[in-house]
Amino acid sequence: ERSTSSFSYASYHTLEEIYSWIDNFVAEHSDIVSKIRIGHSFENRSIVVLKFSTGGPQRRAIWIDTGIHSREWITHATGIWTAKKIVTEYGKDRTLTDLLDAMDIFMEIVTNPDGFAFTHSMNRLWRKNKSTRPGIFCIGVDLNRNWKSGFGGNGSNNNPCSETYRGPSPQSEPEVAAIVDFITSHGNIKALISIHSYSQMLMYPYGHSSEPVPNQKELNDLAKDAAQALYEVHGIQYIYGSISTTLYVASGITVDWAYDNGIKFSFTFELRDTGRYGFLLPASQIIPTAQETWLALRTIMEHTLNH
Ligand SMILES: CS(=N)(=N)C[C@@H](Cc1ccccc1)C(=O)O
Ligand SMILES: [Zn+2]
Repeated sequence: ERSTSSFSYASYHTLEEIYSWIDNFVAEHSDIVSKIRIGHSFENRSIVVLKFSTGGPQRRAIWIDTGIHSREWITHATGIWTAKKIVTEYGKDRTLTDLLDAMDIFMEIVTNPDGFAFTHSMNRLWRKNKSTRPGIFCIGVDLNRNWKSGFGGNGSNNNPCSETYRGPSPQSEPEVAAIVDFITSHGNIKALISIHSYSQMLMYPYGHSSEPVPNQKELNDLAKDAAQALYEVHGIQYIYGSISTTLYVASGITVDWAYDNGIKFSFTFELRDTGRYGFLLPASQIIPTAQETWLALRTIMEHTLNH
């Protein structure tokens, strides 16, 4: 259909429905939103990014990605709701308006389109992308282990059949290379937020080592404030801290690469829940999850604007 007015933000959607929503959404908000194709997936699906901008070229910007792990459906749904929230709040919410009057926001909703399509067609719990290589008899690379920073370290696996298979080399996967190329050439990204599910955690680098980052205190205080803002909406408790000390060691991850490439405000979310439904979070929790996550995102974005 030609309009987003019939789109249910309280439901999960297929890849085609999301791509169609993106086109309608951009058409309906062309004054502030545009669509950028940053590359293509292994199975040749377009990789697209929403750009929210009210002004000139190459402004300082914030990057948000959802769906890098395809089974984490709550993250795409939260991304869609958040995109709508941004255009709704511009001109109303003081913080968001100040932010967009000075910075841009880039949002990649379907970061792993091949895997996402597969969760609808064949395997709801598919995590990786769908790449194949001669002589390798298992499919897919974990796109959250394929980044250059710490690549090949503990907390990633060299076995192609593993769910945390790192791939043959850093950025070997087109889905990762597209983001690296975009962020590197943009050159003015000041914050990166990579959204996963589930566990209810808000974390920051490093994942590949327990060594604290230089601005660890600042990131910890910001994570604390963001988790508190989230809690005040529906009483959902998040734990926060560095990835390696709060969760486990993981190498070749998005936020470590971002941090090591100068993006000093890099965070990763693990959205609802803590395991009752896990990846199969009921659609009834989409809007409550997105509402509370928005307060945390806005806290991080506000800090980025002012520091
Ligand atoms: C359940 S899960 N796969 N989202 C957990 C996710 C944790 C993590 C997120 C960001 C950086 C490092 C580690 C992962 O292992 O990739
Ligand atoms: Zn994940």
